[in-house]
Amino acid sequence: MSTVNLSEITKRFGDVTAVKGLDLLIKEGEFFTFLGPSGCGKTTTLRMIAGFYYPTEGKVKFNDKDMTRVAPEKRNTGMVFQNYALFPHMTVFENVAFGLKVRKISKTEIKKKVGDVLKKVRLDQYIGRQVSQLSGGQQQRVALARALVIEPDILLLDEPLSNLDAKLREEMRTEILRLQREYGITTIYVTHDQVEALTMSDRIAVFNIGKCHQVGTPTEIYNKPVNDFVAKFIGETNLLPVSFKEHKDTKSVFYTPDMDQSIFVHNTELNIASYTNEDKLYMSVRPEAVKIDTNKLDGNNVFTGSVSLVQFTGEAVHTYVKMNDQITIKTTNLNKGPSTYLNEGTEVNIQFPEDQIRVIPGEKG
Ligand SMILES: Nc1ncnc2c1ncn2[C@@H]1O[C@H](COP(=O)(O)OP(=O)(O)OP(=O)(O)O)[C@@H](O)[C@H]1O
Repeated sequence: MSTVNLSEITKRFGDVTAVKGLDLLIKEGEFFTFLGPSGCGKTTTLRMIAGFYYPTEGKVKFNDKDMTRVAPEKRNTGMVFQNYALFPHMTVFENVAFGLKVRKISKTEIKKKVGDVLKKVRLDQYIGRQVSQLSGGQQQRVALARALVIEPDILLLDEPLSNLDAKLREEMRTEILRLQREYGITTIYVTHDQVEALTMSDRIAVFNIGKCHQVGTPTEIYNKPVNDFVAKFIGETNLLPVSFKEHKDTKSVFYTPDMDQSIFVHNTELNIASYTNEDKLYMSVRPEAVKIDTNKLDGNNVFTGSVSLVQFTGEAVHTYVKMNDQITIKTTNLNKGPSTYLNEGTEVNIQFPEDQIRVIPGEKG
């Protein structure tokens, strides 16, 4: 097991800066996820940890050991690739044994280690099968077994589930987590899928355009996004530009030009003094936090609109409420049966609860 410490990492490919000034400390035994849209620098960062790329600037350390320019085979990391990178015409045994043969381990020991790891990934009965004759999920398990068999200090997973269908993806999420907990291995997982990141990780780093915007536990990232990019990328949110008006006891008042209304926010954590008029500010309120009712609602932040769309997903019902020509607010409620569904065109009241609004700055380049 090992910690991974990245300090002031920058990676340039010619004119393209793939990663800019990245600092990260990944703890021993942690399941840590790099999350972000395509091209944001997740894979480049993972490859610098694996040693396939060297950083242009900055340091990579495992525990206290400087690994910045150490060759990949000398790092003791196990990597699982998006396309598995297996040898299709070799058997499961041969694929998993490959890394051990390179390390010149005795035949008896190889047999034992491969047998053990295949039991762990529940593939022992397929040991002699050619990889090309396995399903996608089984191939993914072979790739995992091959990474784990060398007993790596760090497990690196690059979008390992993106080629699987939705049901199998969910199954493999649980499987990967089970193995990670059993081995207690420091794991870095790359994905652009927020549900995967939220359900699997101890902590998540959210990337955009070569920069890491926030590091935190899934609940911190979801409940307290640091800016508009993180709020939009993780889950769904209603985001409206606002400007600061005044403080009132434990409340702050903002103004939203899009709705031409004042918005009361309870105990905003935003340090207003550090923002100028040029800085963009937004109020973010999650759809599940918005109250919706055909009856009158008491308190601040109550607005009227009309239902423009109802989407049924099985467990939840999303009701979109048109406030004016520019603004539609999304609300989400658990499915409480057909009598609670609203018809399009119904006049409703919605409320943004004061303690569920987060005022956040716009992303800075
Ligand atoms: N070998 C390379 N040569 C030149 N540019 C590269 C190279 N590898 C990555 N880049 C560029 O660096 C940026 C970050 O790429 P990276 O693959 O790290 O992103 P990513 O977040 O992993 O995206 P994806 O999810 O699509 O794999 C992109 O603009 C990409 O085009």
